[in-house]
Amino acid sequence: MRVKGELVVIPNESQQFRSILECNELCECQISKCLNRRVQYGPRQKLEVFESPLYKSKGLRTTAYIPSGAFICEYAGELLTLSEAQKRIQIIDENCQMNYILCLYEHSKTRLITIVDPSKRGNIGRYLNHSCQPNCKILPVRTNCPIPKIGIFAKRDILANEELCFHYAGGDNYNGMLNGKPCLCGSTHCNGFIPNTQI
Ligand SMILES: C[S@@+](CC[C@H](N)C(=O)[O-])C[C@H]1O[C@@H](n2cnc3c(N)ncnc32)[C@H](O)[C@@H]1O
Repeated sequence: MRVKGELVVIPNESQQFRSILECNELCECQISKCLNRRVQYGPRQKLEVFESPLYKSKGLRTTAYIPSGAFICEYAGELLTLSEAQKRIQIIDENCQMNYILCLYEHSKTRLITIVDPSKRGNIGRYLNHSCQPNCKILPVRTNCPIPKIGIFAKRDILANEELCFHYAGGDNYNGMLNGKPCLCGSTHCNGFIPNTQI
């Protein structure tokens, strides 16, 4: 669906998308007319890393309106094995560092896990802070590969200059727990602590 010329991936919050499979080089669709390719073309424009007064650290904001359902950017980084992620999380905890490691869970029974760490190599997705009442959500997106990309999408219409944030344990795909670090999101639904992904 297009909203003001923009391809909107998740048209309606009531539709609970669990993952997205985009058209790719194996499809016979006409690329110029295909409405099922967005994440593969990269992040949207007019995103800005800034010093967030709310979170007292860096954050990501938009300098232009974003319609609900639109793709924002990927949460891109190094792909980790479970044991490497556990090692890195231990070091992060011991040194009280910021934690950029995101674990994406799919299929709760088989527990397909994708673990991404953008702390050394990554993109602007790493600057999204956690909110207990976020304006973005994350979804697994497959383009040309069975390993999903972690796509960040607008959960509602977002106005220019709003900070972008998602729930670190958000949605059905994540198995979150509170990690004891106080949450600064300031929302009326704040749980008091940042959720962390259990691995
Ligand atoms: C993925 S990074 C987000 C970007 C980070 N603010 C920076 O300056 O690079 C995650 C880290 O940001 C901080 N953070 C994110 N959300 C937060 C929140 N709701 N409350 C307090 N700190 C938060 C925590 O230190 C967390 O480990």
